[in-house]
Amino acid sequence: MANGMGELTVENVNHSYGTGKIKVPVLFDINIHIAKGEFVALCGSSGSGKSTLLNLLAGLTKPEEGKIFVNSEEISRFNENELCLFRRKCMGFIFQSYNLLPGLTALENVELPLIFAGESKKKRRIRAAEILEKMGLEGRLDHRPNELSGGQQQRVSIARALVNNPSIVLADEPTGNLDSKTEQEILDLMRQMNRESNTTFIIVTHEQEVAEQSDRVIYLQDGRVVQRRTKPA
Ligand SMILES: Nc1ncnc2c1ncn2[C@@H]1O[C@H](COP(=O)(O)OP(=O)(O)OP(=O)(O)O)[C@@H](O)[C@H]1O
Repeated sequence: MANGMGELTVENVNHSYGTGKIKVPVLFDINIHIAKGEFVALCGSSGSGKSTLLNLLAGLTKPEEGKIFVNSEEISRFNENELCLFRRKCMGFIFQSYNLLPGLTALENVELPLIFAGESKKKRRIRAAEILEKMGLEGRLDHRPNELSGGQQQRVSIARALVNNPSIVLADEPTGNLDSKTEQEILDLMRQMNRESNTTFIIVTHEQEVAEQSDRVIYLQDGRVVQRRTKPA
């Protein structure tokens, strides 16, 4: 299976936790293809396997059976080192609890992926400031996370996820901690970035609004994909 940049394919994946007699099967016969630039919501009730699937796509968990292709690579065959490099280069992550480093400013938090990528200090500063400005945070560059609202912290974390121009962004309940107005602002921002850069977004969410405004919803129920809704044109 040859994928292009920004594409993901899950092929015949089954996954269980544990071993031997206490094995808990969690995902069954998952087959999914996500095209470059798609904005996809991954939905389903609690315990249906969403986070497990997201972790598999991120290469944080290896599937017990089956293959996962991201860009043109079969990441399910990668070792830890290859996965780490691949994630840094090709993926951005957004979390419900923002996961910003509390001792660093907004600018420094966004610079982190560029430090790992070996960018010079000058280039890092310019690029991080530029993307934070795009997120509407031009006056907040030197603020630490505890000096920012939840919505502002999530903007910083979106900037951090996108600063390296990843081909794919994986988000786990990115609006779960936000009020509905801020949720819409964050959703608009993610969609704007998705359109502008054609970055693929895969978002685990319980929020109906996020699902409704996605290109496609993949529903999981008891570890199986039960329905794929494509929005009418
Ligand atoms: N590390 C683990 N070891 C054993 N079982 C696990 C582990 N992680 C998850 N599970 C089980 O796998 C199933 C799927 O969990 P998962 O977290 O993927 O669901 P989810 O749809 O993301 O749920 P939620 O919406 O509540 O976050 C659950 O039954 C859970 O108890």
